[in-house]
Amino acid sequence: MGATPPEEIAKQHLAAVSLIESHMPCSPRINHGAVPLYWKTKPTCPHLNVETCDKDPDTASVEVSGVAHDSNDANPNSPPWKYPEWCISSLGQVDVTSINQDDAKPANVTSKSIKSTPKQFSPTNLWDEDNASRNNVRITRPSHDAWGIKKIMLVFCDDFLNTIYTLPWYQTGGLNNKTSTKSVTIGEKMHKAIQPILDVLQIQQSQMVRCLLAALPPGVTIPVHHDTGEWVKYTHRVHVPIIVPDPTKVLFRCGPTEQSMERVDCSPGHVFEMNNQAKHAVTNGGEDFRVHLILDYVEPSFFEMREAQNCPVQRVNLAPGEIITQTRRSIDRALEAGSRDQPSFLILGAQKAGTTSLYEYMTQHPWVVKAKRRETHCLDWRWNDALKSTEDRRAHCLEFYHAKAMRPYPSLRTGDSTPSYLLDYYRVIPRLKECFAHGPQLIILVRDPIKRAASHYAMVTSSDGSPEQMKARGMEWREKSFQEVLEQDIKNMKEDGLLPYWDMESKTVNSEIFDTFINSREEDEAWERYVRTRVPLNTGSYSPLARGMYALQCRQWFRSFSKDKFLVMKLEDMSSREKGVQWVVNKTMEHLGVPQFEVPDVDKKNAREYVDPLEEKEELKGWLKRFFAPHNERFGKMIVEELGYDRDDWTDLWI
Ligand SMILES: Nc1ncnc2c1ncn2[C@@H]1O[C@H](COP(=O)(O)OS(=O)(=O)O)[C@@H](OP(=O)(O)O)[C@H]1O
Repeated sequence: MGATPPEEIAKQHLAAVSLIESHMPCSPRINHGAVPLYWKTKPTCPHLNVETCDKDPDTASVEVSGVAHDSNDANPNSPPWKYPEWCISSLGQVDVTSINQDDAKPANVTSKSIKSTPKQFSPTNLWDEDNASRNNVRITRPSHDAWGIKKIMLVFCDDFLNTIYTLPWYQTGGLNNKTSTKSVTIGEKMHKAIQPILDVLQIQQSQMVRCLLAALPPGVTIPVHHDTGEWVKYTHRVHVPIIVPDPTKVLFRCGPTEQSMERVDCSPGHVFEMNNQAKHAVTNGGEDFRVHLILDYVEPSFFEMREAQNCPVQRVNLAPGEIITQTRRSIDRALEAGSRDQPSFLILGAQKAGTTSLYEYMTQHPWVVKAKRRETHCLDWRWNDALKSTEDRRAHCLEFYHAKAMRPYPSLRTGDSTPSYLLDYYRVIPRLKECFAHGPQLIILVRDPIKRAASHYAMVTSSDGSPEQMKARGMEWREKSFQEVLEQDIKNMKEDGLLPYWDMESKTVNSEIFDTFINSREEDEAWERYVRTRVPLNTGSYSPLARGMYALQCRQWFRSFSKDKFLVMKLEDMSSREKGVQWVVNKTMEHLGVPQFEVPDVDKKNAREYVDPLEEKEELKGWLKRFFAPHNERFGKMIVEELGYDRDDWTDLWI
């Protein structure tokens, strides 16, 4: 909920009170069934004008669970194009007296108990925050707390629905509270009281991801807002009024726009679902607290989807009094502090293959925290040779991340993107193994090696950037043409014995020699010779061709870490119509085991305007193509055979 200015809230409160006084009618109870989740994937109508929303036959498609639904699809199950004309569905009526009647007292939910602010700790009053802190778990909700809303939390989840926490007062079996006189726990009573609601909804307990009793103080208005976050897209929000001393004094409204919000009948026991991504507001104009049971549930397919995304939903029973640490989007158990070693991931390269973009996209996820600098280089030129013990070296490397501050939040990840690591394997791999023995996830992006080289040349010879950046890029290529720097690299590789199959005169590959030479010991030795002698530590102006020989670079990495550590993708996927940035980021989140999210900013990063150095250079283009063709083929084959990736995606690369 965004922060609405106090004057605006006061204004809305007055308007709401006058609607209550004018006896604004409740809309009729109509059972539309569950709110379709595709109505929740897009924010509420942006124009605050229901006319526009309803009449615009928007051709845009909406996406649920990764499946695009086209508005023109003839399938009757396809969502309609227009914004929903209803946001409330009355699902039934249940008897809620077993939650609030004194004789059953499962939660001791009486208005009196909420209102009383006990001077002493009250073990029988579940609204008593002190009691909740000791015998349940106190989960703060900054917006609720600001409104003075009291609550009894039963089931909760983080904003990404990664973990569902069952709180002690909803656990069954075993004694989980000190108020239980017979052997029936609060949890068992709560289950019994809530089951009829689940029966109306026709859902299983296991589908419930949040459940709480919320008491809204008298005279309070929660202003018009709509809920946001990934969880909203996958959940059905259900309200059941439990204690409403005078329903005519409560104004609960919901609708596609602020102007079109309809009033909901808040008589006790009315089970209704609301689209919480639509606009809604509530005013308690009565003189007593108003208690609702608020429940969010997911559809069974949600759990399957998360399994498929390598991010299965976790279920945790919290212990009484357990400490929870929260950030805006994450929830962690204090007892798990420090359980995640950082960094969680490293983008290894390749240089000029979209590494900056990927890093920026990833770190828009609320659980992925940027390192202190994007390219830490802590394993290459910022490595400190003076440090002799592993402990000191690790501590030095960790200085480049916010690892210490992240200790209480093991659900968060951090990492960096240092694209020189891919080529500089012989220095980086042993250091990585020594300092980050827990094994970060490794990400490699590749790009058409000819375009990669052109982008590399454009960067090194460009005159934009700070003096520090210019120095880091190196000055060596400034006086040289693209062709000259490429020829120099070929010459270096030839001298090091790496290209016995390349004829310098005809500029062609002898495929027979290529086939016998690749993957031989001689090739390994020649490659090592080249990387050790031709790859300087702190300048960008080297290896314009070698950096595009992906198989040779990846081979060293694949030999050193288990294959499941790697995610390899193409820059071209980011701009392809079928895949695109969101696809690339989804894959990356899957690799990290982090719930997927919609990337807000998908703009290209680190893009540069430059004249293509291959423009009108047909001969140069020709030999570059001949040079890279067998390397690309070799690389694609390796990715298919060693990582098991889809052959169709990795055959005929960059032809
Ligand atoms: N989303 C998307 N789609 C297509 N292309 C993209 C995208 N994001 C980045 N890019 C291009 O990637 C190039 C920059 O790569 P890096 O960030 O890895 O460069 S660096 O090594 O960090 O300097 C740079 O290429 P050039 O513009 O040719 O230089 C970017 O334009």
